[in-house]
Amino acid sequence: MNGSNTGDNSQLILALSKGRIFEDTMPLLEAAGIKVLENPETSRKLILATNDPNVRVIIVRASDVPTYVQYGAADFGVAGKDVLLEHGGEGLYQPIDLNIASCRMSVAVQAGFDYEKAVHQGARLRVATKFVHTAREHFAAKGVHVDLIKLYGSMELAPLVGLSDAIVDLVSTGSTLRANNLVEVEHIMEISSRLVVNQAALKLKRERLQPIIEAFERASQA
Ligand SMILES: Nc1ncnc2c1ncn2[C@@H]1O[C@H](COP(=O)(O)OP(=O)(O)OP(=O)(O)O)[C@@H](O)[C@H]1O
Ligand SMILES: O=P(O)(O)OC[C@H]1O[C@H](OP(=O)(O)OP(=O)(O)O)[C@H](O)[C@@H]1O
Repeated sequence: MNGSNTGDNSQLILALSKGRIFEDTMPLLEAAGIKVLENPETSRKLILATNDPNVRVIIVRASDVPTYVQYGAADFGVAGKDVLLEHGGEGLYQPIDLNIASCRMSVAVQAGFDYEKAVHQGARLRVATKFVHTAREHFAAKGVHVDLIKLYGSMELAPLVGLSDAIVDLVSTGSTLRANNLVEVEHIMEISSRLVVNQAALKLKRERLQPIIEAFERASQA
């Protein structure tokens, strides 16, 4: 199904995750004249009203945002490039980079681990990550053989307890790596969050969506 959530073309649903994406999206929504009336950090509600009776925000896991938008359960959403690369982007129109939740995706190892030697030796490198698709592509492009170990969080722990030789994870200040005696050995790509729009909704609800997309674009470039 690639339809939209309702037959009523005036109703819009925006999918956001709690935390940095919700917080960083609020000023963009306000630039479009939309104010969320509840705080997801204090409310247990998953559907939040806004000052516009035709716009509601749903709160989902960061990695689930593309799925809700792909199937039309949400008309649009905000998701990190990391999440979109893992999802594949099917059924999603990605009109703008919002320049929020910026960080980088990197390879890191325990301090003292000779990464260059390990990758040149040709032995299989054990890599723990949540981002298996991106990691597979990165190492394949370098011709490095890897055993990928899928994790859902706390990747930094994996090399410390011998689960992996390396991790592929997101880095911003570097303090999580430092706190766990890890060092960045390769920079894979810069990451930021994108606006994603359901392709069918873009056609059926263009009149409602277009001004919001334009306001987001102006505010994210300001
Ligand atoms: N330290 C960071 N600094 C800036 N942006 C980050 C950082 N860590 C992650 N991000 C970006 O913010 C997005 C949302 O991260 P968040 O921590 O809210 O979700 P998550 O816990 O990674 O996801 P999930 O709940 O699905 O496991 C990520 O997909 C990424 O694009
Ligand atoms: O370089 P730093 O500034 O330390 O940021 C990097 C950390 O940020 C992210 O975790 P997050 O804070 O989102 O925690 P979570 O994965 O538990 O959600 C990421 O997975 C790293 O662990």
